[in-house]
Amino acid sequence: MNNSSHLESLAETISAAAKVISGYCTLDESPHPSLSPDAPSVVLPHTAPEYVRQARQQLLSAAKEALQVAAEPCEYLPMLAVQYQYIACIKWLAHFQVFAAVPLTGSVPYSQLASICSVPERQLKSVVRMAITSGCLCEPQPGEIAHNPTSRQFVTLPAYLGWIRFMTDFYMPVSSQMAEATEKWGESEQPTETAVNLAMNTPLSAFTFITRSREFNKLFGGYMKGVSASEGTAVRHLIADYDWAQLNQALVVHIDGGPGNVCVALAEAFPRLRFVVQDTAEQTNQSRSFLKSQPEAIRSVIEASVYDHCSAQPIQNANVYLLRMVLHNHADSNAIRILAPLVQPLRSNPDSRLLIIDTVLPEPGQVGVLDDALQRYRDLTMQQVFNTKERDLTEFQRILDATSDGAGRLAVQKVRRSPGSALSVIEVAYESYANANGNRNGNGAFQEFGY
Ligand SMILES: C[S@@+](CC[C@H](N)C(=O)[O-])C[C@H]1O[C@@H](n2cnc3c(N)ncnc32)[C@H](O)[C@@H]1O
Repeated sequence: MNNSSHLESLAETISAAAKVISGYCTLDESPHPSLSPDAPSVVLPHTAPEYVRQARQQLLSAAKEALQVAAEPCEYLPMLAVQYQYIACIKWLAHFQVFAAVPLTGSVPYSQLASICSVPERQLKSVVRMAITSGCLCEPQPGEIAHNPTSRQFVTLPAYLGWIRFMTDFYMPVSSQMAEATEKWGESEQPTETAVNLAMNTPLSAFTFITRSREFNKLFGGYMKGVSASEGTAVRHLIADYDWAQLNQALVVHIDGGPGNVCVALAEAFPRLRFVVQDTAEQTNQSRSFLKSQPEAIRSVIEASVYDHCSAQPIQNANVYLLRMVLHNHADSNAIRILAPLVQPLRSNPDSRLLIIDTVLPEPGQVGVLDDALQRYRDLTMQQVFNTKERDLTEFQRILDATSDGAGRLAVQKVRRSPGSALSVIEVAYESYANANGNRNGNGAFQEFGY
């Protein structure tokens, strides 16, 4: 395929997807997507049908790729420079509380905004006009600044400000030390030999460094709240990506599941399920207080208990074991130690399942470029901060295989990911070698949906 036809095919994808989205908005009598001040806070509600949400994902990736195909090679670096300036601008705007000073409705002149925020008007204008080109804030008439849906979220969901601070004050300096860390420590899996050690000038692991630093601990708390509020890790994807309804009165064990918010969401959606949230002693205390604040119907079906994830699993008869956003925190050797205690319960109950909910890195070309980039940024972050990684399916199957008890193994049955979710649900069961029909490489038994 030559480049011109590829560009045309990308443009056709964009056009077809835009028609699907517009058609849905017209039928639903909801506003069409826009960045204007009065646009709603979401482009599509999460109740929109899956094919419409998929069309939006296709449009985003095709538009990004079209931009790359149409750009001259010599435009690559200036376009890259735009990206780091965007981050610098968002940091500046958050630092001087500009988002909070712009009225939620209507607009404010630059001069007035500069005086409220005590910043030089010329600098404010440069920063805001650059941020506008990223899709954040708008200038409905020359000289007047107003919120749009993107900037408004930094006021209505203040947790996102924590995310901005943690990104600019921690992740940015850390990522800029990636080459130096590789130079110094190569392929180390040690948590104390990372870009964090160089960027923050500390001998501690990132986890200990953040916990001991008053400033970063506070920022990290804000960042985590922002991440939990974001679409990519919303618990509703876990509800959609597994057939919970068929479980009826089943027992679900959430390993490393504190404070219990995931089980609360599942209990609200499926009142007949029962849950145990396992975590460290300290986190379990916090989980118990969190659960006390829940209505009786919810707290009566969820129990919190202390469990070290590498020791023998005390609950052998659960129908589902959940490991959500856990394995990516651990290098292979530790991840295998966390999986090993699940072999016995899954072997003794062939219907029971382990659900691993984590990023699954796509094969090159398997998903659109935007989706691909969003998954790979998570992988790089894990490497730079913890010397761990996100895994592709072959890597997941490799650590599952390493727990084999000789008679069988933990094998991937299915993988599912809703449009917009950053996390896949990998369904795992014990498969005896005698019944495995020769499918011992783990690559034929599953299907991946979504984007
Ligand atoms: C990234 S969080 C997991 C997120 C959570 N599963 C969810 O779905 O939102 C990691 C969790 O692992 C717990 N943890 C850390 N070390 C542990 C251990 N040795 N045994 C059990 N839990 C542990 C932490 O207390 C924390 O709650």
